[in-house]
Amino acid sequence: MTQNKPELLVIEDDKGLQKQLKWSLDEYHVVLAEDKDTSLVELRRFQPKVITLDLGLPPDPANASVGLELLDEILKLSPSSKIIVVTGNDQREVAMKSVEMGAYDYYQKPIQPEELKLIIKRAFELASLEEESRVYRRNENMRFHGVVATSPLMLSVCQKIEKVAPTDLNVLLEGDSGTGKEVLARAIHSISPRQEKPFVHLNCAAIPENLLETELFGYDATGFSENKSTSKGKIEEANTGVLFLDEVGKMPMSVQAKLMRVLNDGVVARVGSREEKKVDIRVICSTHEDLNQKVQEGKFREDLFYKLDEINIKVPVLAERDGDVVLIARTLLNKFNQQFGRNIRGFTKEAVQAMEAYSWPGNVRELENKIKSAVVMSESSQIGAEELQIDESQLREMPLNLRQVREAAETRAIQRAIVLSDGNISQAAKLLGLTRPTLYSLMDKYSIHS
Ligand SMILES: Nc1ncnc2c1ncn2[C@@H]1O[C@H](COP(=O)(O)OP(=O)(O)OP(=O)(O)O)[C@@H](O)[C@H]1O
Repeated sequence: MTQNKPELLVIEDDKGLQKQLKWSLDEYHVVLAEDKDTSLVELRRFQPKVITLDLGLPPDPANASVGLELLDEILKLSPSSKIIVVTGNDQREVAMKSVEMGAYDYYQKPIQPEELKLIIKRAFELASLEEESRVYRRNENMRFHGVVATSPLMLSVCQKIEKVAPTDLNVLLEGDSGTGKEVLARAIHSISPRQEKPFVHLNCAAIPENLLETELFGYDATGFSENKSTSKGKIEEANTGVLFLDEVGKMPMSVQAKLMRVLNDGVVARVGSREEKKVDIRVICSTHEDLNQKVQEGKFREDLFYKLDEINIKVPVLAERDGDVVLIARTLLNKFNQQFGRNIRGFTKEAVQAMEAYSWPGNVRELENKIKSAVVMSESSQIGAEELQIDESQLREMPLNLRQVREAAETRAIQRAIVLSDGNISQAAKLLGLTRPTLYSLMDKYSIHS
């Protein structure tokens, strides 16, 4: 099967040498080209990791000028390919020049197949190492300050965050539980001018109503009680930084009124004290409820709602984020492999299909739990569908409109191919059985970014 062999582009004008090379390099899928034009066509088609380039090319094989011109073009078109220049044994200067231009190595004729094979093998190893580090960097880019995302929906959330982070506006993050609101709040903090200042988190739903007030504003019992204790509240702790109020919809009306004063006047008074301290905080809130609705029902102060909702960001559920499930799953797999000292290499095809078809009612938190448990429990080198314990009754229904079905399927397949080939469009096109231009036009049509 030639497809599984690494592709090697051999640019050679001499028919005898072509035969010899093809025969001796049989562990590679050798693609032959004998002049400049064919070489450029094959280069665009295969983007081979390694190329051998005999500089003696037509129309003037005795002279290296066409070969050097081609070398220059290849370096521009495919800078990551490793080029081994082949020269006559009296052309050392030309060989040195080509290395100076950017060729990986040179080899002087007559060709000794075993020696050349060794150089080619080393070139492939280096190309793979460099590719791994590029993939790593690309994955890092998809990790926007802790937010792993590739779907158009989440990328637009990340863009919004990049825009609002440098301002001092308050932000309200709305979205279902486990969609990553806290991760986004931390991302805002980490790229805002307050990044070196505190990020203080308070979950309004996790604290009994009567304690929330002291938790937030602190208390000072020195004036009226035997117990002379005092305590800083979260607002003072967050001074000069960011206060993240999780589940803000659960805040009682009395506490809402006090918070409104802090935000309007920039001062806080501890419970039990009249002394006011100046504070400067940026507030980021999150909620899974419809706060606007709560305002209509009189359960949330309208003035506070507008104060907190200076910027509104809706966080989509995981099931709507095409391409994110598999990407986040792979990131989590790496994380848990490290955490639990495992070495699981990936997911089976069935596992990927199951993850994509599942509706993820618990969003990223549920995905995280499933991957964690699969990493701990798995006995094999890949995680299978059954190890993810996906509830089959929660598989999503397909729409009946054929155009919708086709477009959704195409979008998913393209996003999946891009994720599986780590953003390499040529590879993704190959996986999909498309040409690169066709893939690009489909990506345009569905607004998919690599
Ligand atoms: N895009 C993401 N990339 C990587 N991890 C994520 C992402 N989104 C969420 N997570 C992880 O999923 C878990 C849940 O996220 P988070 O706590 O931010 O959700 P939430 O919307 O604030 O949930 P809740 O409303 O229940 O508090 C966390 O462990 C978080 O690290």
